[in-house]
Amino acid sequence: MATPLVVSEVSKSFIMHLRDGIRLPVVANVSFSIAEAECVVLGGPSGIGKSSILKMLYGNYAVDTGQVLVEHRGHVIDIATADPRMIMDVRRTTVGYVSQFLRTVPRVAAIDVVAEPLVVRGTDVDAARARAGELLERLNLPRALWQLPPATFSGGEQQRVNIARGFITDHRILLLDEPTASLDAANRAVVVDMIRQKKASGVALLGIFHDEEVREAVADRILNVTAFSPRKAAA
Ligand SMILES: Nc1ncnc2c1ncn2[C@@H]1O[C@H](COP(=O)(O)OP(=O)(O)OP(=O)(O)O)[C@@H](O)[C@H]1O
Repeated sequence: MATPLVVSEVSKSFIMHLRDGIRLPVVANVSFSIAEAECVVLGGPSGIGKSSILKMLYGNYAVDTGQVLVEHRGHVIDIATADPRMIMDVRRTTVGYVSQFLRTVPRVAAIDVVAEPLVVRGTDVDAARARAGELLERLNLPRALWQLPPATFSGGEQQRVNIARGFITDHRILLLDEPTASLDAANRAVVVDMIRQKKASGVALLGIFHDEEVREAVADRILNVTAFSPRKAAA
């Protein structure tokens, strides 16, 4: 499969079990693909289903119908039907995800939070820390914070640790859920550069960016999720 990510006819409803099983259709017939070295941005108003699409692609939300095809270790895998162990393996090597918030681990230093994805993949700890340091430096995280656990960091500092952790690996597909939401202009510009660098190395990126400047700077294509809204189709 030459295209790293193909989404075909994906539909999703939420069933509200505590509300008499009310069914809330969120998206229907979502179809698109992302090429190597392409950055696609999901657009459309709040609540239209952008995050839900990203979460389905990462295997966090179940897919009701349709396929999410990724090339993983030379095989085409359908995330929609893959078993949890396969999804974990896909996350380790093929599909990365950078969310808006860092899930802090108690007592682990920021530098090790960033280095961990490389260590898990077998990189030597010192080499992984060195790479983590380069990223934290680039993202202007003060050195004095590197050895501290990020639990007490500011929102923007935590977000930069999170970005460094998400960008340290070489996943072929990277999902970005508002990674720049709490950053100042200088650090947003760093992240834009980092995204461009990923693109240049062939990574396929799919992101949500509410900041218009960032969106314009990184997007090759904006996909308006309104087109996949069942509510709109019914209106
Ligand atoms: N786990 C869930 N359970 C029930 N409903 C949900 C769940 N997650 C999302 N929804 C609903 O699905 C719809 C789409 O939400 P989603 O977060 O995907 O939108 P969005 O386009 O990313 O919005 P925003 O731009 O405000 O972040 C919303 O109506 C939301 O309430």
